Order: sequence, then C-alpha cells, then structure tokens
Amino acid sequence: MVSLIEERDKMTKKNVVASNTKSAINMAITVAAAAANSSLFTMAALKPPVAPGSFFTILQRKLIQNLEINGAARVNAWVDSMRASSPTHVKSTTPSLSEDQSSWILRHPSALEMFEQITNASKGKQIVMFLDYDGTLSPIVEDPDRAYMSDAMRTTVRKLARYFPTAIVSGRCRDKVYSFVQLAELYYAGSHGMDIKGPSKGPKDKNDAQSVLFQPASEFVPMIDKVYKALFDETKSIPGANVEHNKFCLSVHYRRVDEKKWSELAQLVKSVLKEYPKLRLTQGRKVFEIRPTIKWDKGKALEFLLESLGYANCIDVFPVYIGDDRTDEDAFKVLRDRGQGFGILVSKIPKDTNASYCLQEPSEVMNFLQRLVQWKKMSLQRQGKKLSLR
Ligand SMILES: O=P(O)(O)OC[C@H]1O[C@H](O[C@H]2O[C@H](CO)[C@@H](O)[C@H](O)[C@H]2O)[C@H](O)[C@@H](O)[C@@H]1O
Repeated sequence: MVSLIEERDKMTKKNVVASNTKSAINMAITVAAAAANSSLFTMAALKPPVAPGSFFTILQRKLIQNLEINGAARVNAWVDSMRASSPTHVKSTTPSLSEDQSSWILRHPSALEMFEQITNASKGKQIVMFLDYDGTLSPIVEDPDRAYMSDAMRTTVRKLARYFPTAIVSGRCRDKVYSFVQLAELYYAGSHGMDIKGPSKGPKDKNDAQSVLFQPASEFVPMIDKVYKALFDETKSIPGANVEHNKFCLSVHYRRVDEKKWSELAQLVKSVLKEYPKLRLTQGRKVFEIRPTIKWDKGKALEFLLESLGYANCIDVFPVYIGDDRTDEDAFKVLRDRGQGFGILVSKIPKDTNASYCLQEPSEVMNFLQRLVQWKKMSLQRQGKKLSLR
C-alpha cells in the first residue's frame, strides 16, 4: 500500500492533472452559470427575433422567466446559507428542547458527560489530539486578528502535549495560528491542512525549514497572491468586509458586513473566482473560504500526521479531533471511516455532523482537555510511572 508520506512527493504532479480535468468541468459550469446570471444574456441573446405570440416567442419568454426566477433563487440561497453559517444562539425560546434537538443530543452526547466511556474506549491505546483553533481553542470574535487564546487555555494545551502528541489544525496561515498558540512543542497544520510542520527543532532550525513536513499546494502561491489582490480591491467598496491571506488559501470575512450587503459581496467574490477554476469556494462561520481544488483537506492532514507519528497502520492509536466548523467535518469523517477514536463538534446548536460527541464552547473544550490530563496523570501514577517532562 502506498503511504501518504510516499504519495507526498507525487502530489504536485497529480494535482495539476486533477485540476486540468476539473477546469474543463468548471469551465462548462461557469459558462452556464454566467449565462444564467447575466441580464445581458437574457435581454440580448433571448430577445424575441420572431413575431410576438409565436410558439418560439412564448418558449423564449418562459425561458427568460425561469432564468430570472432561478437567478433570484440562487442569490437568496447564498444569502440564506451565509445567514446560517454562524448562528449565535438556539432559536427556540421555550425551556424544553424540541424533539429534533433531543434526538440530536442523544446521538451526539456531551463529551464531558461521556468522559468515562471515552477514556474506557481509549484504554491500551495511544491518544493523539487534534485541535482546531477558531471557535475551539479561542471564542469567535468580530475581528479575526484579535482571536486570542486565553492563558488558561494555553497552559491546558501545554500540559496536554506533555501526555499526548498534539496538533493544531487550522484554516489560518500556520504562522498566524502559531502567533496565537505560541507552543513550539506542537504539530501545526495551517491553511486547512495544506501547511504541515512538526515541533520546532530548536534555535538552529532557521525559519522552521527542517520541521516543515508537507506543503501540497506550493504551486498555488502565485495564484493565491493574485486573487488576494483582486478580492482586496473588489471588496473595498463593502464596509466591514475583510480579506485574510492564509498563504495557501484565503478568507473573505463578512461578520462585520451589513446583512443588506451580503448578496453583493457574494456576487463580487464569485465574479473574481470565475477566472480561477482551479480554486474552490466554500463557507465557514461568516466567512468565504477559497482554496485550491487539490484533494487535500483537514482529514488528509490528520491521516498524514498519524503516519508521520508512526501510527499509520496501527490499531493501538486513538485519535481525538475537536473542531467547530464545516472544514472539520473532513477530519470527523476520516475517524468515522477508520473506526478509530472520534470527533467532537463544538457547537451550541444541533448541526449535521460526523462527530460522535459535542461540547458547547471553548470553555467546555478546556474543561474536557483538563480532565484528560488529570485522568492520564492518575492512570500513570496508578501504574507507578512518572512522566519524563519534556
Ligand atoms: O480552522 P479554523 O482554525 O477554525 O479557521 C477557520 C477560520 O477561522 C477564522 O475565522 C473565524 O474566526 C474569526 C475570529 O473569531 C471570526 O471573526 C470569523 O467570523 C470566523 O469565520 C479565520 O480568521 C479564518 O481565516 C479561518 O478560515
């Protein structure tokens, strides 16, 4: 079986082939979408060339109506999904939970309440921790540049990493997430897993060159830079919009944009991306995320890190992934498919997820991590083992 690490060197080549095939498909989709979106197309290309009332004219009129209805529906669908992308509270104001909420909680119970079952399932196995950053280790805030992690959380993660191999997996640029976490002993997978680095090899490791493990999207850097500039210029006209450069990917934030401007922003972003079929657009928590169309995501990064740690085909490993966002679902799915460890979704509201458990917010994440540390400490003490501190 070819391992992910062996595959690493072949990635760039494969990506080019995959993206070329995809570009043809994307091109077709883009052309169709552009045609359906363009009022010029509906007005000029479908302008009745024959007598009014003829079958052809009626057909054309119907087509125009459908395109207009579909166009409006498409914009509404985008705005709806923008609105749903980061709900801040549970809609129901009644004290009792709805049937849907109760059945969701039964299927995804609190990781704190199930702590004993979780640790029992991990017995005899090596726990490996994967932690998303925004919304998991730090609360969601208005300004992405000020998403600081509390000292208490940092201390907890530092202790956690003494007992278990620990990785931070984030959509952010690796340097940025490192500047928030500031723990050199961790693994980091920035840019949605497209920039993987091991623990720092000490002061001689200039620019962390020795500890960079994998960057499957390097060839996209010039394109990402170009799109960053275009999006930066285009979105200047929308107050509150903010484009974040995450090295191998980009984020366009709309948390501080007036809802009335959302559809305009979505259209602007989509129109810039029309020129770049090798990039894909997804949505996170009040953010558009733009990434290369390579077959790499947080799930692949998780597998790559397990392999780097020597747990590729190991049955005695118990990976735990904690995250709050849609991109974390790729990692939850990998764990579900492997039947190893589990995912924990950080959310106050029921969401479609491949995670097994839930925690409501970063403070509960910290509580869970502290209990893990405590549990491990106690079980080592019971076995008469002392932890050799790094
Ligand atoms: O994978 P993650 O570490 O969760 O990164 C996903 C995005 O997180 C950041 O944006 C989110 O958090 C911001 C700060 O709380 C918030 O203002 C924004 O609305 C959220 O979407 C980050 O800035 C993005 O680049 C990441 O893609």
